[in-house]
Amino acid sequence: MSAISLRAVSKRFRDARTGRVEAVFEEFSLDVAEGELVAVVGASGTGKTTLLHLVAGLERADAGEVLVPPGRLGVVFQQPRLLDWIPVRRNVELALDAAGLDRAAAADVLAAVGLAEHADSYPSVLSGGQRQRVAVARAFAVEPGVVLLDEPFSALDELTARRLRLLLQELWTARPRTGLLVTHNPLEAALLADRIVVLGGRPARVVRRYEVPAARPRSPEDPDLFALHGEIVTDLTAGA
Ligand SMILES: Nc1ncnc2c1ncn2[C@@H]1O[C@H](COP(=O)(O)OP(=O)(O)OP(=O)(O)O)[C@@H](O)[C@H]1O
Repeated sequence: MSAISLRAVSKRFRDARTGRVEAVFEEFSLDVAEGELVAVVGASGTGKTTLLHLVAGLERADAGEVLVPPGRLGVVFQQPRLLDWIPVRRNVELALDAAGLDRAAAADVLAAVGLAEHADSYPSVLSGGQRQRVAVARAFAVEPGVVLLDEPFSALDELTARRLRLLLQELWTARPRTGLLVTHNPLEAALLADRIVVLGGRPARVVRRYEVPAARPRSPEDPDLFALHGEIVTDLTAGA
């Protein structure tokens, strides 16, 4: 059964420069099964973020249906989007408050992302990687049915991004979710996803689909993942 389903979705925007209306999606369909993490890869401007916004309810489709299971949504953006004037723990507690959950869960989830010692720090004293860990903790704290990740690690240096990808893999194993990951990074997609869809063209369509058969936990050094990465890069450079 699909947990997330886009059925014949169309989304059009008016180009501010030319004034023309352009369809980013036209009768576009995509399904994510319950408990599955699907990565969406594609060149800049293909519509990856728009797709995530449609699922998050931040954008409305002009036609078609976007079905998302009822329940809480956890979202991780490229930037951590923390409130700098309140401690880390409070940032997570605010999400718990909004979800009507016990604040006590903040300590557990901060420990799970390796930030137990920083719970009383203010976000501004943390490194970029630590700040993004808080963002991940906040998304998982509310026990979301669906997690949406929009380029979650692309603002970080490669070593930090790599650590956070492995952390996300651990979290996902301990707390499995249904998820959609938008990324420019084919290796990130191969490491984390069950399935990868490559978007291309305008209106965007799925130009390739991959299953990622590798067992978990996966390693970024796994040659099979590297080979998959190579195939996706070929799709992208072929003008996908
Ligand atoms: N609110 C908006 N108004 C007008 N055009 C928009 C709006 N949002 C997105 N677009 C257009 O839709 C297209 C897809 O944008 P989107 O941000 O979804 O692509 P993307 O694949 O996420 O790109 P990137 O990888 O660069 O973030 C772009 O041409 C963009 O200009």
